[in-house]
Amino acid sequence: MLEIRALARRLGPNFSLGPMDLSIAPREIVCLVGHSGCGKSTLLRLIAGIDRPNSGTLRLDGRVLAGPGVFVEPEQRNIGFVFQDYALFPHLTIEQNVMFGLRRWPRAKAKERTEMLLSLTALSAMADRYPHMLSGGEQQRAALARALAPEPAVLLMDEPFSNLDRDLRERVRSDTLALLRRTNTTAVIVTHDPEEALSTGDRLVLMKGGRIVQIGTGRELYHRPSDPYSAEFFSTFTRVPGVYREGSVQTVLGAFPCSLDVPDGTRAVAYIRPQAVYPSPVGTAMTGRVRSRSFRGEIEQLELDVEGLGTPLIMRTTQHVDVVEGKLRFRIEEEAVFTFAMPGPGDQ
Ligand SMILES: Nc1ncnc2c1ncn2[C@@H]1O[C@H](COP(=O)(O)OP(=O)(O)OP(=O)(O)O)[C@@H](O)[C@H]1O
Repeated sequence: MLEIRALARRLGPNFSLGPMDLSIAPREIVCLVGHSGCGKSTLLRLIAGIDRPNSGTLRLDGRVLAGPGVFVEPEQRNIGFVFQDYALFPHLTIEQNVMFGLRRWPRAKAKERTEMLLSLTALSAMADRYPHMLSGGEQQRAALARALAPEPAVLLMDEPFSNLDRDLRERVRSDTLALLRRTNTTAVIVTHDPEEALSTGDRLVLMKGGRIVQIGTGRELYHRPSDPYSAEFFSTFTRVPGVYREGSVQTVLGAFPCSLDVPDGTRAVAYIRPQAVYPSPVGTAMTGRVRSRSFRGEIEQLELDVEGLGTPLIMRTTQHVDVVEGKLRFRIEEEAVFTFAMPGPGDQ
């Protein structure tokens, strides 16, 4: 329904977005995620029509919104926008804010829709208040109600939860998602928070330097990262250098079976998630010297010095940890280790 084809935008001498392709299906909630400056807001602005692409095409339900010789103004796009700071009109009441986008609707219908949205966002009792008389969470809901009022085909949200306290954020997020589902809204939500992205969208679009690195569900990106950047964006890892040979990456912590599309002898790295390291007091386990240990309630994190490994191996476990004379025996769950080739100039 929302189709982005070879869309590109240059901004100054140091940044360019795309060219990129992305399709968003009706009722889908997509999360754009990436570190600050990767181009998330730029992409959102191009979709909204606040900015113009240098090339490429943007279509909504088959209609070209931006493309060679075509540019549809933002107010003609039927696309809603929730800004990071909510941008509510300070001199209008909450009800007037929500009704603002319905100026051309018949009055009775506009009033009915406003009441419905105020009720859905639990703001009916605050309809006559002004924005400054609302808490941050209430203002966020008012901004959401205002953006949804004109029945946009797509709703864009730029860091919509980042101004909220940590405790409140989770609740507002799940309420927002429930409302988007209930109103069958197609939404594109920007965040720089990995955990928020994993728990928010049907699909995530991970961006870096104006490009898309990987698209997939939260589980796909977390469990099958396509490259080191994807892996490290969502998780902590210990990086263990090695060499790819005979179908495995061979390291000081053992050989991790994999199939990399590089010749034998190529340098590679095994990414070991802390949860993949677990205590194993018996058998042929490896031994590490405990460098630090911190109990965090549900889990305990340890850093282990292992002979031949330049960096400490991080372990997170829910199990009882038996440290004997400063040493711990451990194993690594092979399936939870990711391997990537790191070809350098000296490799064949
Ligand atoms: N008008 C402009 N002129 C020149 N460069 C710009 C302009 N607007 C943005 N940029 C640059 O484009 C890059 C992408 O900016 P953008 O705001 O899209 O990133 P972002 O991923 O949304 O970051 P954040 O999470 O910090 O909001 C940044 O390097 C920024 O400095």
